[in-house]
Amino acid sequence: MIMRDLLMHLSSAVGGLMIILTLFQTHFPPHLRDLLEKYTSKLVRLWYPYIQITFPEYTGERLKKSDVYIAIQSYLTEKATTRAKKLRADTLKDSQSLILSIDDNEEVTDEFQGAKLWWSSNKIVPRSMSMSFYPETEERRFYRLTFHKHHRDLITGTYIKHVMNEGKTIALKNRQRKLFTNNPSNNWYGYKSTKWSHVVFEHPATFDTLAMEPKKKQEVMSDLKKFSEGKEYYKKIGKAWKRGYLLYGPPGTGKSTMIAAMANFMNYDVYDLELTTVKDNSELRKLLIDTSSKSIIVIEDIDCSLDLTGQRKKAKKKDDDEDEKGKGDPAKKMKKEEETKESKVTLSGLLNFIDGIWSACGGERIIIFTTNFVDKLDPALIRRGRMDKHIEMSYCCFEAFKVLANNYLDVESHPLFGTIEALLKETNMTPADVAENLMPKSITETPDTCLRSLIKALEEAKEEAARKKAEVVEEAKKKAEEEEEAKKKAKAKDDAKSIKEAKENGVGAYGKLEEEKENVKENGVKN
Ligand SMILES: Nc1ncnc2c1ncn2[C@@H]1O[C@H](COP(=O)(O)OP(=O)(O)OP(=O)(O)O)[C@@H](O)[C@H]1O
Repeated sequence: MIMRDLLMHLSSAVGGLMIILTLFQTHFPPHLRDLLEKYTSKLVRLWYPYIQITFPEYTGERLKKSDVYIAIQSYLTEKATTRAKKLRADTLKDSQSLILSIDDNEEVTDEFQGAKLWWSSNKIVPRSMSMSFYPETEERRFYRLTFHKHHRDLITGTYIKHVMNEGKTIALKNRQRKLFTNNPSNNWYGYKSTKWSHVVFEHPATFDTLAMEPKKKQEVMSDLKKFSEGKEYYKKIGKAWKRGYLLYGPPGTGKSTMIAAMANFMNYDVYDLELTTVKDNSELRKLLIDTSSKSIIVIEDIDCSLDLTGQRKKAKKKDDDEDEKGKGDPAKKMKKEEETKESKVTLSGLLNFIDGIWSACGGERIIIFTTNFVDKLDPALIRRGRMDKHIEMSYCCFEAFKVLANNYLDVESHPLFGTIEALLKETNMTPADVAENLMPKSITETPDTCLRSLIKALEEAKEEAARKKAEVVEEAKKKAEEEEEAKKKAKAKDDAKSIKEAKENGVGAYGKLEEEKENVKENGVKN
């Protein structure tokens, strides 16, 4: 009975409230309504112990999605998946996976250092819909964070920073990584101009599939990890957060594969810089400044890209000569200026960039040079500090072979491994060649046949190497004999020449002796 009365009172109260609300909405002028709402919320705030922060989806002119909103969206993805009842499925720009976020008017709770917080997703639909080419931008979405006023300092000081960092890390992990290549400078201007073109980076190489001596591999991985966690350290020592690697070794030893494995390990984009298409140092500077943080900048085959080794010295020598010869000659001066304009990227340009501007633009960046001929490079380019770590990619060792056998044949051990180990010690074969021999060529091939074909290839390579070595020895012997012969001939020639000279000059012991002989012959007496 009491319950029924209560319900009746409640329903009549709600009914009355509805009528008041309708009257209020229809008969009150909008400015009075806004005023009333303002004072009501002021009144509520007097006893309401919670603080709210809103994070709108768009900033400024609503052209750019707010980075903060994106970070929160990523941060809330995990919480939404496990806790929210209404979810929204979306793909973020550059993301490789589906993002699940909390749906409109849905709320999820979070906890941080003992404080409880509530996140809700909301949207405002404008009262009057205006005509627009972009109707979706009419809705204004925002996240709202609610927390008790006791936690004001904790939330505004630490928690929001934590959400941003976590969100950015999640977004970076989920993003679709890119492989950039530089465009020639005539593509840099005009409509849709870009310095770099990109494709999705989807190289499958990882450190697990990279064939390399395990200790060396571990060393590289630890170095990269230390670098990625070194933001504060680099700041403390006053150095730009960058690291240079030089990968060197014969073709087919896995330099490019290593770069892909590094990019996957670090979750970085890759900028493949083709130096031969870069007109000059100033273009190089513009290109490199246009790279983003968390990226690897690669210059492959640096020795072939440019005459980096000699250009600096040659240029200097040429400058000196020109200065000497053409002092004050306007024609020469003009020619020189023209040449300078046409000149390509120089070693000093590259060095200046590595040491100077790049350091100033900060950010988490790795630069990698690769070369097949490390001895050809100018020491200035690869000195420590510029190229912090030199990694030799060498011929296939047994440990590296085991990785390849596992990758290509799913074989971890086999009776033929012993033979292969012995042959690898005696032969230089690149991982690329080993991999090629291990790859089954038809469905009838088994691991056993593949391993046998590798053994055959190794034996052939060993014979070939022995033949080449014998040829080299023979060649060296022949050369030594020829040199000996040439020396002997030269000596005999020198001797004959000295005798002739002595005779002509009539001086010296020989001359005197010959004179005496003549006297004896003529006078029959010795002087
Ligand atoms: N160390 C390795 N681990 C795994 N696979 C490798 C390795 N080295 C070579 N390969 C295989 O050989 C192919 C060629 O190797 P890669 O291009 O990485 O060699 P490289 O040293 O960069 O050669 P180049 O100097 O000619 O550019 C790769 O696609 C890969 O399949």
